[in-house]
Amino acid sequence: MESIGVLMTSPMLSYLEQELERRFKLFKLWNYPSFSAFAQSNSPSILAVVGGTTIGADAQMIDSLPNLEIVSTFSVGLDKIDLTKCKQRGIRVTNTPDVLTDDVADLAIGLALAVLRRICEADRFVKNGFWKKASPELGVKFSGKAVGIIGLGRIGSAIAKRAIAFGCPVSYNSRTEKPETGYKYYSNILDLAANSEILIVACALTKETYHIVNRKVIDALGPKGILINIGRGKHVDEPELVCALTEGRLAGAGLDVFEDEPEVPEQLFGLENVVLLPHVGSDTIETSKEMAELVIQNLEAHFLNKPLLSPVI
Ligand SMILES: O=CC(=O)O
Repeated sequence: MESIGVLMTSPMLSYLEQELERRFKLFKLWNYPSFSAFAQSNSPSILAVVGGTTIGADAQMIDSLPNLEIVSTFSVGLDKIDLTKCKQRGIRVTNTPDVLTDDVADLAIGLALAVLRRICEADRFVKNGFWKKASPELGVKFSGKAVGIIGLGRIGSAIAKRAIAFGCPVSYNSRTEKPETGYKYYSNILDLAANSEILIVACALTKETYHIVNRKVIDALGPKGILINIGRGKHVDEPELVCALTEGRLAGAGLDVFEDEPEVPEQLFGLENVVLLPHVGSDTIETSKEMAELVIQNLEAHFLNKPLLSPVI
């Protein structure tokens, strides 16, 4: 397989880079001034693209790679891949589901706890020596709060399971009702928000879920509500969120993702009721390695004409 050209779109994990380098002819897009500069001399060699959450495989990339056979993304999210184009061209697509579910669900709960119990603020309080002179602010209880989940797929369900363990009543909105779960279903996102104290975004980013959390949803969640986003930044109308947080129309937010990563609205930096993370939902040593293995095994299976491990297309 050493002669098969694989294009990695951005630095993701050095283990993945090394393993791809050992098996394939690896091209690293970030070593070229632009995609067009790369494509000009290398496009016919590329049979596979390994994308991620920053750069996937858009229409321009796919169109420029005449021999592309497979896109294997180092992510569960598929929003950076032009799936329609891949289907039209007969290009296979794989992602990394399941292996990251626990980590992302853990982080959603971690963010809720961090916002409500003021964990980051309290940490700074101790480290800055304020404990000797003052008392920290009181936090807000998490156990028992009404948790609303947007998207009850693998990750949403794992969050629900964890929330139930904290004694939180769980309700959800998703494309279809899942009566077997026993959680309360709201077909209308505004009703879900109005009946939740903590609203967690855990759905896939599609045309339908773009800005699913808009001003109306934020207002329905209300001034005591907390928004947690471990999905994609584009699920939330970010300027509206910033506005609601600065005006006190929302009590707080825990955000792992942003509309224009790594750009984060600076108005959020000074807010103690907001916890900001650099898109690290699945970033644990264990899970990153499992994701890398899945990317590699999918590529190997494809080039050996074996069934793909986690096919999307
Ligand atoms: O955001 C992370 C992923 O899609 O895997």
